[in-house]
Amino acid sequence: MTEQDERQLEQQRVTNVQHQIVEQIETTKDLLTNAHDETRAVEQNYSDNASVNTYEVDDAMETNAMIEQQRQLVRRAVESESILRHQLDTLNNLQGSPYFGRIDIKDPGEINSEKLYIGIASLMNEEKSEFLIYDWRAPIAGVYYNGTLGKVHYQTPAGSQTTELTKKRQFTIKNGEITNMFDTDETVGDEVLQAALGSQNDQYMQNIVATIQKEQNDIIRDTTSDLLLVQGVAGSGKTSAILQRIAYLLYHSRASLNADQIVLFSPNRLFSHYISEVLPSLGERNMRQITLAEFLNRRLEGLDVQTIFERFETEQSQTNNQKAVQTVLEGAECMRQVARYAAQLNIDDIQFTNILFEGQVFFSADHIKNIFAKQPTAIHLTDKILATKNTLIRELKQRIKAEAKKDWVNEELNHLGDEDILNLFGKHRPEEFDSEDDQVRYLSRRLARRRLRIVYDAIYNNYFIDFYAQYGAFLRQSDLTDSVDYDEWQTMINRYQHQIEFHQIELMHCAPLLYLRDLITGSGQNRALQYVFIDEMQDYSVASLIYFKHVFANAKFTILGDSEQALFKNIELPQVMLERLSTALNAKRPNLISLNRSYRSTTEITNFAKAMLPDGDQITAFSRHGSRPRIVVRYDSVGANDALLQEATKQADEYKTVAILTKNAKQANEVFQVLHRHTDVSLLTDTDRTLPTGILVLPIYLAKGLEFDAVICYDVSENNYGNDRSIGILYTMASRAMHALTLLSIGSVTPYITGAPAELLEIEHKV
Ligand SMILES: Nc1ncnc2c1ncn2[C@@H]1O[C@H](COP(=O)(O)OP(=O)(O)OP(=O)(O)O)[C@@H](O)[C@H]1O
Repeated sequence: MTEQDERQLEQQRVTNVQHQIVEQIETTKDLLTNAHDETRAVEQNYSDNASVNTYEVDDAMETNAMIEQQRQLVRRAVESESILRHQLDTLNNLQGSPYFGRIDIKDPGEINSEKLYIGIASLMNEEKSEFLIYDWRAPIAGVYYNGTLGKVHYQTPAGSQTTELTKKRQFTIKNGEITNMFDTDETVGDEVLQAALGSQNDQYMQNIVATIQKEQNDIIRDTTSDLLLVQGVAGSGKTSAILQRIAYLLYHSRASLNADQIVLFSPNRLFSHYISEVLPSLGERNMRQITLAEFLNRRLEGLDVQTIFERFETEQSQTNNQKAVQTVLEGAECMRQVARYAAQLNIDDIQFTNILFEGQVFFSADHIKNIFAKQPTAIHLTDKILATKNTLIRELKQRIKAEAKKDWVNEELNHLGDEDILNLFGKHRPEEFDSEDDQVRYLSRRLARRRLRIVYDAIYNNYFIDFYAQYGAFLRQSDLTDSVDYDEWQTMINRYQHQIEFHQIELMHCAPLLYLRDLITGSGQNRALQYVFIDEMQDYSVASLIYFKHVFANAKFTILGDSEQALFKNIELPQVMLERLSTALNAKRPNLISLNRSYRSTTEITNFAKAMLPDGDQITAFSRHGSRPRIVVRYDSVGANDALLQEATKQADEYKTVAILTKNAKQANEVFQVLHRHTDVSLLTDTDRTLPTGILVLPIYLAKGLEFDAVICYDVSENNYGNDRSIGILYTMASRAMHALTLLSIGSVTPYITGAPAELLEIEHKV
């Protein structure tokens, strides 16, 4: 058969599948309309019945049974409606581009090959007799991503299977038409990848399902590791691979895993927005996403927690002694000491504190300490705390009884309107009480309880121990000081205490403090979560990862990062970092995968970016060509501003998104002030949640994980990037660019750039 005949046959098949999809969409829509009407009807029925008056006890019982039955009907109707809705979404996702791959396999003993088509979801014909499309996550589809022709193995729930791969074909199908099709023996041919990379839409990240690479596939399909560490160079598809991995896990464990049991720690809100479309485009629900700041703020309510960004800004002026103290607090040894301290804590060391009510001592610290002291010595600290809490709650109940007899209660009752009174009865009804006296007694107690609720909350939340003081005590007794300057350590403690008074806390204290609090109270753990993903791990301290491990005790961890992009630390060798994490997190089945090929940027940009790194040789550029990065040097700010404006507008004519990246928020603001008078430009700050197109100005730490058509790195002078921490920042900035990179220097260029071979850059000087 000629190539043309083949193509015609394939096109006929695509057209046929398209027809079937359209038909199934129609049928599903009808079913959905019916299901929706059904849901409305049962819901209406339910609400009619639920509002029936239930004065008589017998009536009430009968009504309750009926309501329960109706409630189940509603639940079932809602469920079938949502299944249909999901089906419709899937069909819509398939329409236009129903599949991207075909594999022909011949099982042992068979004479003929079987053709399987691979797409983002499975599809059967209307009769349910044949699979028209196989889901890319089906066990057999692994062959498409992993295998070269010949004998291949693939994993199924029943174990490893063997088959023979006789053909692998790739398609690009747009609006039901095959625009490209060829057979290959590679994992996924570079030709398709080239096309995919050239046409990225950068407001949202795209899924990479049609072009997943072999080593990315290993990340995606790993279901056994409890700690999967992915060390990948910039633009190597770490984020893409983990999003595909989440979709894979949701499919693989669909009976036992749902999207709410997966959490992704993302570097910032812009990033969350940027990746928000990937899972829906694969027909899955998004996992939970949280930034470190959000996580900490929830756990340290009432405190103003330093953000990674604020820390980055202050770190630029830190002394070596301060850095050393910070490194100690953020290390594994500090967390070990916290655990030891909590385990050995004796009663006189515990920082009990008064529980106040309306400015008065309600339970004194001494009283609480006495209760604690009466607990059996043999029981665990957390159980003693729990027993103390229970005693306090019992005492509170007594106090409520007494309080209910006080004058204020009576007075307040007399002033309540009818509706307030009814509310106060709660789930009871006035007629349930034998006498009016009983009613008043009940209402008085409710009122007293309501007023003292705040005391209950304080007991419940362990506010009778001052954990800030406790952590301060930990710091004072610690021998972590061996490796740091003693005076600096004392200064740090004083600063900590001073800041706590003003309800502030530095990031470096959060993990050890929270860990200490959780270990003492036995609370704070979330055992329901099954998977934790951490992107940009180089921005997290080991202490915070250890704390996450404590909090999400049952979860498997996937941690990804690029040690070269460390904005806050000196660059650390990947192996060293990986070993450190493996031990710190006590992993039983760790797995390390490295990604060295960079897909985001053109060859020219990647080659320049890697030349700045001491060990950049390991990075392979993907072969997609563009112009060389340009360095523009100006010797005064007027010239620099002119050049910046010119460069930004020129790039904006050609590209959708041009990002001017600066070292910090202050510089971003300065650049914005200069530019906004002359052209449309958006300044992004850490409160932004959506990514506009056009010319953007943002500090590099907000651009983490993002990519732009064109990037202009602002002021890469020696003055601005003089120390060796600059490498990570410069590398991260350069590697955000997909197609064009410009470096603007005001004065002499930093040696980290001039150190790169001159032929990698185009240089433009103007004195
Ligand atoms: N297999 C692939 N097929 C198509 N595109 C890919 C593939 N792998 C990566 N890409 C593209 O390369 C770019 C970089 O990917 P991604 O953002 O996932 O990399 P990363 O390793 O997380 O980067 P960084 O660490 O620099 O933030 C994205 O545009 C992504 O779509």
